[in-house]
Amino acid sequence: MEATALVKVAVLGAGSWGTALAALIARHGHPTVLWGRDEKIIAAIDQRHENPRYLPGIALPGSLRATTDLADAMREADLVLVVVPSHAFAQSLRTLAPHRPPHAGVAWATKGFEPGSGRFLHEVAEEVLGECVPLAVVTGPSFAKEVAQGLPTALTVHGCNDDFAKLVADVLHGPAFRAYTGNDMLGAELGGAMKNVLAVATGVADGMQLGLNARAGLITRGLNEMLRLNHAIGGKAETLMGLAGLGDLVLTCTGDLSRNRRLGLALGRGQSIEDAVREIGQVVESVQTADEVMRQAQRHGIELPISSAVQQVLHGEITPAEGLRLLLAREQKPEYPSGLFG
Ligand SMILES: NC(=O)C1=CN([C@@H]2O[C@H](COP(=O)(O)OP(=O)(O)OC[C@H]3O[C@@H](n4cnc5c(N)ncnc54)[C@H](OP(=O)(O)O)[C@@H]3O)[C@@H](O)[C@H]2O)C=CC1
Ligand SMILES: O=C(CO)COP(=O)(O)O
Repeated sequence: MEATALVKVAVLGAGSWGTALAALIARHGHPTVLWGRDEKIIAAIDQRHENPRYLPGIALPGSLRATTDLADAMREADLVLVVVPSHAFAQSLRTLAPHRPPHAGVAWATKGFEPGSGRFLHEVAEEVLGECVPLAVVTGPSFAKEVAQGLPTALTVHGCNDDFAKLVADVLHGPAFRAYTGNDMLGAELGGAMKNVLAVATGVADGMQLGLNARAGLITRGLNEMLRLNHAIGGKAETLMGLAGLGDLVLTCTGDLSRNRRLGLALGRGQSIEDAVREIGQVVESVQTADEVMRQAQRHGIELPISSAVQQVLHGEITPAEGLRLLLAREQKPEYPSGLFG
């Protein structure tokens, strides 16, 4: 087997996912520095090898360095991996840009769109960093806690530059971690964003105790919504049938580690969105992503009934029970009126 050369990696964002990915890469022997803005958390990672806020009780590798100094984290980096929430993505890129070594490509594991504009994150990255910087998105079914615990995981890296996507996949790939590659950033980003909205829908249904049939129906019709919007924006269908789409949809719609599913569960049980988000205490991307998915759908003239119901429930415009009634009252029709994307 060909050995991967050592790659110096700067991971930006010390939440659960940034910490888990930094730990994975450091365990693979690559010199890895994790940047975060919270001095206490960063000191604990650097000195005690634990992230007490986001991954309590999980031992991080001693070789993983952590710092609050962005210039220090990025010095001589070959690869920059951005793992901040989508609302902080554009600003984080602007802040990192002056520190990026000229040869270093930029990848991200953020899921969502730019809030307000609905732009895809690779569009934001191209605008902020310029078109010559190699870019890639890391996505797929991957709960941070399980990755940090070393449990087997598969995900995918999509980039417009094959060599860079392969480099990112190589540092992630290891004995318990399979990293695939692809070149469809549109489809990969759409899948990672939309599954969060659909996870709220299945969470709501489970919170209302609507049963396993309802959950399977929502997942399948949710996949259909993903495929139709993906087709309209020019993504590849196979991306959505793989890890970036179906894989992550199934994980997030069924796994209670999902914050988006847990938000749905709470709403379905009658809790308010404010209380639910506060209790979860971590990033819940669907809250903003639902608006941006519907913005994309309107732009392309596509109807997405489940995503639309989630958006309305999240805004308090309808109750979960009203959302259910709306979906069940829809006109009967063929499952595929005009092919897989119709
Ligand atoms: N957790 C998971 O299993 C997975 C998450 N993702 C995606 O990764 C992204 C990050 O999520 P995740 O790590 O889980 O979130 P967490 O809630 O675990 O952590 C959020 C992190 O982002 C930091 N942060 C928040 N706002 C800013 C800002 N304005 N500038 C810089 N840093 C900021 C927080 O810092 P502070 O503590 O100082 O507030 C914290 O370190 C999301 O897009 C998520 O969808 C993707 C796959 C798996
Ligand atoms: O993206 C994830 C798993 O792939 C994490 O999902 P949540 O953000 O819903 O926890």
